[in-house]
Amino acid sequence: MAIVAATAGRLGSVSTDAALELRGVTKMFGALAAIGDVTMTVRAGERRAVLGSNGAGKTTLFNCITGDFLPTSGTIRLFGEDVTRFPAHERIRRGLRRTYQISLLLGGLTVADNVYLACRGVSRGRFSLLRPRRGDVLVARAAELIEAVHLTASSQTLVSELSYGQQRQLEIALALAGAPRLILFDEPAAGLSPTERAELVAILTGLPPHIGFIIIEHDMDVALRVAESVTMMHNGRIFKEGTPAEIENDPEVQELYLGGGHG
Ligand SMILES: Nc1ncnc2c1ncn2[C@@H]1O[C@H](COP(=O)(O)OP(=O)(O)OP(=O)(O)O)[C@@H](O)[C@H]1O
Repeated sequence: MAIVAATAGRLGSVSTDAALELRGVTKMFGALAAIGDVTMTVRAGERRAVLGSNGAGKTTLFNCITGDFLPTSGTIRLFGEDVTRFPAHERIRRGLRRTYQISLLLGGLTVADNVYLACRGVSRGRFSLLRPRRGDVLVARAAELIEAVHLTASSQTLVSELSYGQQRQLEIALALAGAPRLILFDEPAAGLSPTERAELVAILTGLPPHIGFIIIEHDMDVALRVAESVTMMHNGRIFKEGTPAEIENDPEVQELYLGGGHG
């Protein structure tokens, strides 16, 4: 597998401030530790891949970070603040976003309308009906986000008429609404053609440098191209951390994951 860490050169320029700090995070379902004693730090602006075979605990990890699940024990800090017990919307307010494996798009609206509504939903003026100047700002902002995900030519297309790959691109635009500082991408390449995967890689590597992300991705080629660091999970625990090159060349990782047909 020929993999190039396209973003590796950014490592030196990334801020050392922590965007996310997990300390001893465990989530039990009955007797099962879906994740156990997970400790990890993601710096502001960092792009991290979380890899692991089915059932490794990746989605549970995301759910704990977003506030969809409360951890059974451990602490979660977001941009220096302890958010362990905060509801999801309080984490969104602090700049956390997430995409899902399932689509949450409004199929009967255009691309532009979907992104505009997302911008409006996170803007402070959302309860004010008469704010035309504010509205203009949001229209312009929506156009910027549509451009960032390479959908400008489809701006007036109904979402239901977009290809599957374009719908996934639109989901990224929705995650960019507001002022995200850390985005969790849940298998964004799932179901995409090779051409659409290349487009996805270009979009993710082209995001503004202050926006960090964590990506769960079964497609190793995509994950290792867009990430500058990798956390490998196994049975709910962190198994390895390293650069894409270190992970790709690690014999234990190859034995456990790459050689096991999970990629
Ligand atoms: N709501 C739940 N109730 C009970 N068990 C759960 C729940 N969610 C996850 N689990 C279990 O926790 C473990 C980790 O699941 P999780 O979905 O986090 O793994 P994953 O790495 O995201 O897997 P996949 O790649 O298949 O999405 C699995 O054994 C799963 O069955």
